[in-house]
Amino acid sequence: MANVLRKEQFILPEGVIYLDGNSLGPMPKNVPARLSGVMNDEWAQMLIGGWNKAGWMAQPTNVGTSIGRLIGAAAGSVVMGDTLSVKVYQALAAGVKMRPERRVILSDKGNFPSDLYMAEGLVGLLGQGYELRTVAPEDVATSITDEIAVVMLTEVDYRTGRMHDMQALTKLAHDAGAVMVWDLAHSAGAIPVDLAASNCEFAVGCTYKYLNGGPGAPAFIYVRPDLADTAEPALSGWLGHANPFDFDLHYTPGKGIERMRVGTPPVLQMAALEEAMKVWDGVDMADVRRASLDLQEQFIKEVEQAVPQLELASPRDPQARGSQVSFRFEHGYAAMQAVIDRGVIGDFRAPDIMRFGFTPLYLDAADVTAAVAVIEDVMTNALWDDPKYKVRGRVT
Ligand SMILES: Cc1ncc(COP(=O)(O)O)c(C=O)c1O
Ligand SMILES: Nc1c(O)cccc1C(=O)C[C@H](N)C(=O)O
Repeated sequence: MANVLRKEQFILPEGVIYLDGNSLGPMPKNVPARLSGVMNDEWAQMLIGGWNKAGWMAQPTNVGTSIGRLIGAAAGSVVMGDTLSVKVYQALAAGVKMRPERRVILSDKGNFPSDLYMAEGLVGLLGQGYELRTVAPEDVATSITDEIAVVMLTEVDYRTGRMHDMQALTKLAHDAGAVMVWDLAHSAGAIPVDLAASNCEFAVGCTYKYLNGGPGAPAFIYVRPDLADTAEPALSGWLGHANPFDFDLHYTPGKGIERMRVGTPPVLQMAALEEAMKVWDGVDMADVRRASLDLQEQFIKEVEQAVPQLELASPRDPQARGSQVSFRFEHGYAAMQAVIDRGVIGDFRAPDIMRFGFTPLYLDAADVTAAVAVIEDVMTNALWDDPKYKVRGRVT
């Protein structure tokens, strides 16, 4: 097993153990110099010429290809842009168009709310009996019927880390004649993903979590290569047009994955992400997975030994878990604030989930032990039981 630890490539503040890279990854050290270069050498000096000379226009597909390597997507089948919520909408809309005789989008009640909101917005717009149907995560498999146009699932549950079986559910969707959309927000850079093997039609994901692209980093969308020239883009912006600079009055979708572009790419954010992707050079996701599970198993064992009042909310079976571990505690919000105050950064998800992300590129076994010592101190000495930790002021 190759060692994937490369802490020296990240900026990690002194005295902090960062267990929240599943929400916002830390900054790779090489990013500021790259951004400074893009600003001072490209934007400042090249002005509008940067679109051609600095290759800004080609970034969305170039960066998409570097992400594709981590998620089993062929070069040229992934493009960057917009936010994940927008990419969810795009994938869903294109999927629904592929099954015009069907009216139901199926998802699960554990899905990230924005995915469900986007689906609600889409079915509201479509009218004509379109419906978003949500079921318990464990009931998804038996709910895939021949009424379903699109199955939309997030592979790794944002609260508990519970994983759906991508290959099996995609097959069930296809057997029932449905289109499959996977949200890889908590998968890309966290666990091995093989989109090509899954055969799903669409996948989307964000890049500010495990891919360390920075706050507001652009999202990605994958379209199965055999569909890329026929998928209909509902968000028909000019940069998805076949010839944007012809300024035609009518939309003609671009070639292949290019049609999933919408408008002007966020060049600075894209440059930060492109630079951040370099920390993955030579990294094999199978090694990341093994290292992540080692850290998670150590964490669960040490927490359960030290703090029996915390109840594991994540699957105990490591193979059923993504790259995070969550514990339930009635006063989880206050407890997490007390833990953060002592330098261990995790987060809280209502109603009672204390969530910790494991990112073996910059976390090791000593970090886990040190984090557990802080959690033990907070819990055994009830340090959370302090009015200052009970005011629900944080946005994250
Ligand atoms: C599974 C999932 N889907 C969608 C989103 C929303 O992403 P964005 O804010 O980039 O639109 C998130 C995270 O915020 C997420 O975890
Ligand atoms: N995207 C976020 C943001 O803009 C602010 C705060 C948090 C986020 C997140 O990504 C939350 C994350 N999707 C989650 O799993 O809870």
